[in-house]
Amino acid sequence: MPSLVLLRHGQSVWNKEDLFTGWTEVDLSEQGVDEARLAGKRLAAAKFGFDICFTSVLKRAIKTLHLALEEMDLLWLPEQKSWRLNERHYGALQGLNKAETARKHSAEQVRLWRRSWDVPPPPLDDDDPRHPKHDPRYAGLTAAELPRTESLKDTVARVLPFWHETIAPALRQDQRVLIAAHGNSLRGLVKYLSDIPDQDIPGFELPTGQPLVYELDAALKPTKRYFLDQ
Ligand SMILES: O=C(O)[C@@H](CO)OP(=O)(O)O
Repeated sequence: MPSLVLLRHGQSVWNKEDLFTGWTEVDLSEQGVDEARLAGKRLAAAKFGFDICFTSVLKRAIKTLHLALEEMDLLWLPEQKSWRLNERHYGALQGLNKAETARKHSAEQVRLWRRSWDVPPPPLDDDDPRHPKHDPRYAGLTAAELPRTESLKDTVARVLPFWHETIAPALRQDQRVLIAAHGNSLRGLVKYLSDIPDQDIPGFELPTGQPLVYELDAALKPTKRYFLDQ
């Protein structure tokens, strides 16, 4: 049966400082490094094997993947990076403190920006230096693909083509898949795989560094989903 494990990166420096991160390139904190290593140890202890890995183009996810693979002695595995697995783009909120933003705009407004299905945060201006068009790693994207902000719904819309075109075919070939990515890109994937209704997705949280295991049937429908937490 196809086997899939989703791993949110370990705590980042900006998670620790409670800053909106999105597509900002930030490193793992010391705790994040430990969480990533522990995830690999748990997967190894539970005898998980993998044939192929996928990650984003952001170093907190890439490093998490590598630290976990190192613990499993699987650093040699093939891996593919895609911007489509990036964190949800947080628009003009990127770099702001979450608690301060709630004080300024109300807790309810921030809850909507953070967890609603289809309310995007305020967009970046076109000439904002944080706009992804300035970053060479996104040079191959069309203007329409470059986000200035994203709701969770927008995030799912750009994750799913990569799922359908690249990850699902690997699973259908019986490859055991590990995806190291981000809180919201993975929440979006979980919503799709587990068919979680729009109104229920705000209640689903993915802790940092905790592997989420999917057992899938031949049609890639989930038969079981659980966190590997010991
Ligand atoms: O800041 C972010 O990019 C994300 C993930 O850390 O935050 P949140 O959980 O608030 O969506």
